[in-house]
Amino acid sequence: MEAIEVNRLSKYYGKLKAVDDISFSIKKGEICGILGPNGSGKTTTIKCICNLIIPNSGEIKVFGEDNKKSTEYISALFEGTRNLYWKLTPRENLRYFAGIRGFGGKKVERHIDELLDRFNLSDKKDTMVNNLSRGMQQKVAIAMTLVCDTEIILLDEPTLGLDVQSHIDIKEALMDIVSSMNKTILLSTHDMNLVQDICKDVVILNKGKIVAQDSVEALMDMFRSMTYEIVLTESLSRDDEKYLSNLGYDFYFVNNGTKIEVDISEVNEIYAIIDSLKGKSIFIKEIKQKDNNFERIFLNITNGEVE
Ligand SMILES: Nc1ncnc2c1ncn2[C@@H]1O[C@H](COP(=O)(O)OP(=O)(O)OP(=O)(O)O)[C@@H](O)[C@H]1O
Repeated sequence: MEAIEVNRLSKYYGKLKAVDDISFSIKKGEICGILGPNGSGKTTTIKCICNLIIPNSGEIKVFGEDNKKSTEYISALFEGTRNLYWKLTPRENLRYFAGIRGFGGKKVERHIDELLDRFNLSDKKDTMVNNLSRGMQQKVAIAMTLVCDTEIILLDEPTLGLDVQSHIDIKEALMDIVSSMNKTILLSTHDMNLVQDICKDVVILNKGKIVAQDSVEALMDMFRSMTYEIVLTESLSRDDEKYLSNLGYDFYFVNNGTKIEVDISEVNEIYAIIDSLKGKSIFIKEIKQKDNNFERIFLNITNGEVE
């Protein structure tokens, strides 16, 4: 079942097409990344979905219903920790947030305790948020999107500006939510490692338009790197470099000529290259395929250099 369906959505600010005729959908229980360079329309899209912005055209459905009638299904986190009250404790923040959506009582108190425990915040539950570290504040802000137990969570840059440890903590907390709570999550981020680790699908925006939309796995496959690293036993001579350069491949000579990197389009080409090296008595110590990662794929797509 589709949890979110965005159909031909457009939002203009004056003449600027912040979101330009985009369509995508997310199935119940799935986590989808919405990615794109600065100003590509991610936040605007998320704000349209949770009805904070009225689009110029298009349609958004949440569990099959018009999103204006279905806001009770959605919790959202925008710009890090803005939804927090600094002079309240984590427990009071969560209680307040549940309260304004009409939830209260013993069941909610138990849920708050569970959430604080899940985010390793139990020993800080009565400390004013103002006195917590940035990572802890961020965790409270994410916990607030869970306290009403809505089916859909929209997270706009949940790891922005965090140090390495807080970043790991938040990533683990999100992975835990994904694996144990069966929520549908739309996550906007610039953090490609986070996307690679927790998202099933991604929508990539550029200048308000969708430039790629697929599963992370399919994109990784499509862009599987065909760059090989060949480590040599000795540095190449100038003559050898010249000879190799004339073979018609894209060679890069690195580490003072002791390593060659080459981009190939067919696996068979690597055998021809090995033969050519052998023919010149250039000996190979190690040969390996360079790792691909989602960051490189993202840059390829958003620069329009899709190979
Ligand atoms: N209230 C507004 N008034 C005018 N222009 C706006 C407004 N909000 C956003 N924009 C513009 O719309 C475009 C899309 O902005 P949006 O915040 O959706 O992008 P984003 O992908 O979330 O960017 P970032 O990664 O920097 O957060 C940008 O050019 C932005 O300047």
